[in-house]
Amino acid sequence: MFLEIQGLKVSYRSYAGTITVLDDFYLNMKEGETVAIVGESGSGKSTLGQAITKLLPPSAVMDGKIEVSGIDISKKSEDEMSNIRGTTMFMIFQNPLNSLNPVKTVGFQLMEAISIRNQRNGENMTEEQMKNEVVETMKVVRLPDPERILERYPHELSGGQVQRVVICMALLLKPRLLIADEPTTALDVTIQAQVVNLLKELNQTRKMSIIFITHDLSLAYVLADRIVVMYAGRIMEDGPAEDLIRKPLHPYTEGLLMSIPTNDKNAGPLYSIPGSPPSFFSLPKGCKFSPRCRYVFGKCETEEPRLVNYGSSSVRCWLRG
Ligand SMILES: Nc1ncnc2c1ncn2[C@@H]1O[C@H](COP(=O)(O)OP(=O)(O)OP(=O)(O)O)[C@@H](O)[C@H]1O
Repeated sequence: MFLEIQGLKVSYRSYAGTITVLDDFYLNMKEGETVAIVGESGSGKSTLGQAITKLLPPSAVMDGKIEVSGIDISKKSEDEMSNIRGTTMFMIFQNPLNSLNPVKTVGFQLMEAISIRNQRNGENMTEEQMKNEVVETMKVVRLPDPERILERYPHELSGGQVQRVVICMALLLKPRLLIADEPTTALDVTIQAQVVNLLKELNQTRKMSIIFITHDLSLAYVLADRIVVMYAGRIMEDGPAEDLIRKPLHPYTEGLLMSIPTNDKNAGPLYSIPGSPPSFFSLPKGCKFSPRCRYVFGKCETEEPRLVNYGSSSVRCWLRG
């Protein structure tokens, strides 16, 4: 397996107490696979990305095993991790400006990315060859007028341009795993579609494995081979994208699907899942989704179901045994 996560648990300590925002999390990913992690705000998606890249804040306590390409990241020092982060994996943050240095020009940072790759792979490129590749890659991500953008500082670019610069950086580094945390939230809809198509292309042409973190189930479906639906820090359902959309196994997935607007004029009012996600300070006792579930029955409120295999999917729901 290319990425193996077993029994991952992450808690944050604060003056108000400790909250466990990821619990009993398992994920196996093959090289070249695209997995979307879907969930509402606060379900623990970004925490997962930060745990994989070992970028959790000091207040976080992590337990469980994460192996990327056979490397157990818990055993790696910060120096080793910063090397792994630029090579084996790369994370695009929710705010792409966080991935760039505000006091260095875009050109400097993209040239730095390609020289890191050169060093890693023992490539012997001249300055001119590197510059040409940077400019070509900027065209791939459809950044207009590369020469002008190379001289700019990140804050001088639009949100869409910053996001493309970060994706361009990922392309130049050629990591084996790209973790993209809501990379399209700050973008308008047409640009969103372009970025998603670009990621799809990268996955297909460069065999780059992608973890795509989003709250948008439709975007997840467009991009991913597999979708993992999270709720209150737990996996509720994990399955092939097509199966999960056509035949959802978990009532939460079903609710998310029913909440997507359709263009059917005869459709009734748009459904929304009643209630709101629980606070991590007072999680319900049994199934964490039970207070909002339309199929809830006795056991759901007292005992938390385990994630069990169900055909080629897995699901955490008493309805599925
Ligand atoms: N550094 C931190 N200290 C304490 N609590 C935190 C910290 N970072 C995140 N949390 C809490 O952990 C929970 C999960 O947050 P996380 O950002 O992983 O969720 P998310 O699904 O990515 O949400 P969003 O889509 O809004 O970013 C939230 O309740 C959040 O308030």
